[in-house]
Amino acid sequence: MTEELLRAHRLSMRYGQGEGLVRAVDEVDLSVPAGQTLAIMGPSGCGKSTLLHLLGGLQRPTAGRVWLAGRRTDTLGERALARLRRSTVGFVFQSFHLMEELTAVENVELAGLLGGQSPRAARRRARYLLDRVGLDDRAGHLPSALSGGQRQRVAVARALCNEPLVVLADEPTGNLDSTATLEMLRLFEDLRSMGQTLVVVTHDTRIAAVADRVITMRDGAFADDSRLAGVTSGLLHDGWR
Ligand SMILES: Nc1ncnc2c1ncn2[C@@H]1O[C@H](COP(=O)(O)OP(=O)(O)OP(=O)(O)O)[C@@H](O)[C@H]1O
Repeated sequence: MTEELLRAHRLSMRYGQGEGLVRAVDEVDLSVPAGQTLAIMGPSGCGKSTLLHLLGGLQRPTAGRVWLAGRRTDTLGERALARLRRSTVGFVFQSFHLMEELTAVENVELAGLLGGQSPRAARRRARYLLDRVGLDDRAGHLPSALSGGQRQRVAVARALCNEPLVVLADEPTGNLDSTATLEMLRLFEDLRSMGQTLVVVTHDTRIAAVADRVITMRDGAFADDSRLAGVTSGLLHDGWR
């Protein structure tokens, strides 16, 4: 049986109350098996980012349960949750979130150091991953000297630094031009073929088109959940490890 990496049961996130109550995520049930590439789509404000944050343990739900790599996270203490997040999840954000005063390789390396790698191992892995995302010649550059697409590739390398079980990406191409978006698309296809579990919130139908499964949200709930038959990768490949 395929391992279940993410699970949500009647997961809810509400903001405000009374007239101002917003059901950002409304009793969502979800199971994401290892190796699946899941795209979450839907109109602005339907709850995609909130759901991603709840799944990755960046936010606590107001109701319901969530499991990450078999561990329930909605009841986990802050420190244990931070540790679990660091060892199991790689995040990629629309606005990159790189440290501006660190070079590309240092940005990736820092994630490894925080994840408990030795300085040597973290540097080696950072260089390897920058090479894999096609940025070996930019390793010593500060983010300010990189294009948006290059910054996002650094962010993907950083997300992979601790060999996460799942990569969660929140509109990773939202700030990119079409050439950089296509590069990111190729990168995600590559990750998918390596069996990397990936959940991507996106408005871009090209990204969604390479996913195994596409969920469309509306008003905090799932309006459509389509699994594209026969394309689930499920391959476990050590090419990126
Ligand atoms: N901190 C907050 N306080 C109050 N309401 C919030 C908060 N964060 C999000 N919301 C509301 O929750 C709903 C879902 O927001 P969310 O950002 O998850 O949507 P989204 O689908 O990711 O939107 P977009 O595609 O524009 O990024 C929206 O109505 C939003 O205004």
